[in-house]
Amino acid sequence: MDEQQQQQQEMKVKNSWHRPQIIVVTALIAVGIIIMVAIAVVQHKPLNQKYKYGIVLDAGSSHTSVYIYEWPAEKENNTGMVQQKHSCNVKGKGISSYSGTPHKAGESLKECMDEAKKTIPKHRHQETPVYLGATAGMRLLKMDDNTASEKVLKSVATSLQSYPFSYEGARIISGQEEGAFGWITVNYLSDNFRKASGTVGALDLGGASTQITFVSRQELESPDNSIDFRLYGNDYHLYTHSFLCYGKDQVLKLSLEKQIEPKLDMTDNIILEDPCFHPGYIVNKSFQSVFDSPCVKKINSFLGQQSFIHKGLGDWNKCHEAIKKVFNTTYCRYSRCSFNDIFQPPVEGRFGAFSAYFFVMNFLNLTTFNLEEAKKNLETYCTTSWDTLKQKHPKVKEKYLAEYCFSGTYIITLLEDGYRFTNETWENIDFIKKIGDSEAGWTLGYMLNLTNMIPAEAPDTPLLPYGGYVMLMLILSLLIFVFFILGYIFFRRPSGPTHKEII
Ligand SMILES: O=P(O)(O)OP(=O)(O)OP(=O)(O)OC[C@H]1O[C@@H](n2cnc3c(O)ncnc32)[C@H](O)[C@@H]1O
Ligand SMILES: [Ca+2]
Repeated sequence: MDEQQQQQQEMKVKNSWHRPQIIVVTALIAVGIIIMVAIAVVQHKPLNQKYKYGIVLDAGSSHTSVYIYEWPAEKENNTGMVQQKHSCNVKGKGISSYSGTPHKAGESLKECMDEAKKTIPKHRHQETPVYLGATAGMRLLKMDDNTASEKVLKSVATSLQSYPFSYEGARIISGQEEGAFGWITVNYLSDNFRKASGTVGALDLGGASTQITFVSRQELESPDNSIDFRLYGNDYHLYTHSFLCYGKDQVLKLSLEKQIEPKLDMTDNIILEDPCFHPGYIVNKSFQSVFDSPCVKKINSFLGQQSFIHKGLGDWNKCHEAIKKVFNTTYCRYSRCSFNDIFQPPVEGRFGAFSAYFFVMNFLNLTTFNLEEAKKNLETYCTTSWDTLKQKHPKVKEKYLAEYCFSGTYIITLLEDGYRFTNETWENIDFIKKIGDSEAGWTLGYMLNLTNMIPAEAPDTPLLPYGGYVMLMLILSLLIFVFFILGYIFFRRPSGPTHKEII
């Protein structure tokens, strides 16, 4: 055998890879591994994202909003999954304003509910729950005229039942629920339940009531103000209170009443010089507009006159003093109170302040200032003449524009003299409208609770996220493959003729 032949023979021995059995076995193993990975991946792949929906109507004292929430169908119990998809403001005032014409309350919802029908995919309509919660405006109407409030609720219920969604009820929610669900909303949206990193308190200022809710380490002396939750495996001990009549519209009535009362025996036209309104503001207002609420005493002695002249003075300090008078701090049956004999432990931790807290402080550009600076800036703002303001803000609704000085002063007084925030704790307040795409308010918390979407115990989560799982499977399979090849190379028994045999 010549040298060339010998070399060829040796090459053949070394290239035993070329033997058909080995090629077939290797290919089979490779195909096996690929199939194994493919099956594992397909088996665990999330199905095409399918969404579920829920609708909540916030029937507030000043207006009604319709919120549509959406969440991935297979992740119902994962916190942070539900988001606001759409919102719609119902035209006109709140449903309690239809006490004289209840059928119009239901009709008023039509435009927004038609919008909901368009926003939610048709095949989901039937399973989409719709809830209506009415707040302080309806609580006041119920106090004033129970029959009228029932008629209004019936009217909105009938209207909602005419839609293809799953109607789950229309009711007046309690102040406690309003406070607690607002707290759940802001903490759910900030993912505080899963992180267990501490929670934020919730401050909600509406037109007719206001809520304060926070976790307190102190003993809560009144059971009415205490709520316990177990969420995602953690216990929360909440302080909450809702002050009916302390929303910003009702407090304005209270404050006007306090100023009108001493003038009632005057025979001349009553001119009310109001430090909370701007210099140059002068408007004729009916007594009816002030005294039409159960929050203010029914006074009949003004019957001789129908209206009074409301004249602005623009004096922040006097306005501050006048507003302080709506809080009764002379009596407290507990170790400490906010006002009106309501127990409140000292405020603790950070707070999210939303609805009118945000509308007003944002308009006044006061959201980033400390308490003293906020007071100074507001003082200057209140002295601005009404004409100047109207020229500066031609697009802002006149009713809002006229009231920002009053509302800002009320917010500062409520937080400082009511809830006892100090210069230091003021820094813990964040004025917020939305967290992500979702508005801060009680509606999301209400829906999460009614659909059992926040479990008491944390759900078991897979050890690895989906991406990590796929990567791990791939790497392990490749390793097996590589080890197999290496094993073969190192431990193979030469199968061709040996060197000796050839020689
Ligand atoms: O919670 P309740 O007391 O039932 O009332 P609501 O739900 O209707 O109250 P909102 O938070 O919607 O609004 C609070 C108040 O802020 C007013 N408001 C709304 N938008 C505003 C804006 O842009 N600027 C000033 N005020 C505004 C509104 O008229 C109310 O008096
Ligand atoms: Ca509200």
